[in-house]
Amino acid sequence: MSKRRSRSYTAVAAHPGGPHELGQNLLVDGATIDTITRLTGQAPDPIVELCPGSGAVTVPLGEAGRPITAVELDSRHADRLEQRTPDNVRVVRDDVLRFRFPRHPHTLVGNLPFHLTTPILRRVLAAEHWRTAVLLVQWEVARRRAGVGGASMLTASWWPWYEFELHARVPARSFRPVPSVDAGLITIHRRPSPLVTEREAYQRFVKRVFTGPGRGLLRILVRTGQLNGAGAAHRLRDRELPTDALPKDLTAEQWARLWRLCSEPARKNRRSRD
Ligand SMILES: C[S@@+](CC[C@H](N)C(=O)[O-])C[C@H]1O[C@@H](n2cnc3c(N)ncnc32)[C@H](O)[C@@H]1O
Repeated sequence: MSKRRSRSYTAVAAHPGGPHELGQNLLVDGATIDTITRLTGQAPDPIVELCPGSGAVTVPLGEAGRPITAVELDSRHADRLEQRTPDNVRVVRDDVLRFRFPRHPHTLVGNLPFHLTTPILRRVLAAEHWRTAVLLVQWEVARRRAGVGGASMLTASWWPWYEFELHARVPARSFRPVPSVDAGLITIHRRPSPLVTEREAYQRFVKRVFTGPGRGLLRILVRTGQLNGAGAAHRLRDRELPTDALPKDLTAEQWARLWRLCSEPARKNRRSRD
């Protein structure tokens, strides 16, 4: 069946970079493709696939008949994808770093080009309408995002709004060409009720704590002026927060509790002014 070419977004005729510049490590492992398809299929929403390539994941996903928008920069891949997929798949020739995410609930899926993982994740986390994301990223990034062996600043900054889960390590041999590192499959679920309400202030706070001088939570908080030294250790222990932990070792709930503790004076001041 022939499909109409979708040019509703900026069309990219041909990308000057070759497969290497575009991070075109295509997935060839059937078991991983099945897992991605299953995880993506669990939510009922329409699907947005980032970086679909020539359709390793899009083709099996498309068989279920759900609407899929597939955003691919390389016009050769996009052409091929259009030929291989049914009408419920709309291929958009665009850069995922510029693509406007839909303003209705949707599920995200993508085997991301390794060199763009962090900028894509930053965009994804700041986008508002998706509910579940199923993403294949470098192994180290997957571990840090899911908080395994220590969470990154990016994860801590977004944890009150999202739950991150690591599903599997995907060996480099599952891709063609074979990349230099393994990948990891993660899911991100938007929390129905965020653990924190003040996003910008909370994220500034996380950055100050992560980049602050000293070792151990208590020292960092006091030296960066987030907590008054007198009785600070007591107040942390009162809320079951470990005084000697490193920022990377805190859980989502601990970050939320820490934020409440450190923002209490500002809140009280706000209330007394009102
Ligand atoms: C790692 S491959 C994944 C392909 C396919 N999903 C698979 O698993 O076989 C990454 C894909 O992203 C595309 N890509 C790279 N940069 C992009 C960008 N900025 N916007 C959209 N697609 C991009 C590449 O052309 C390539 O097809």
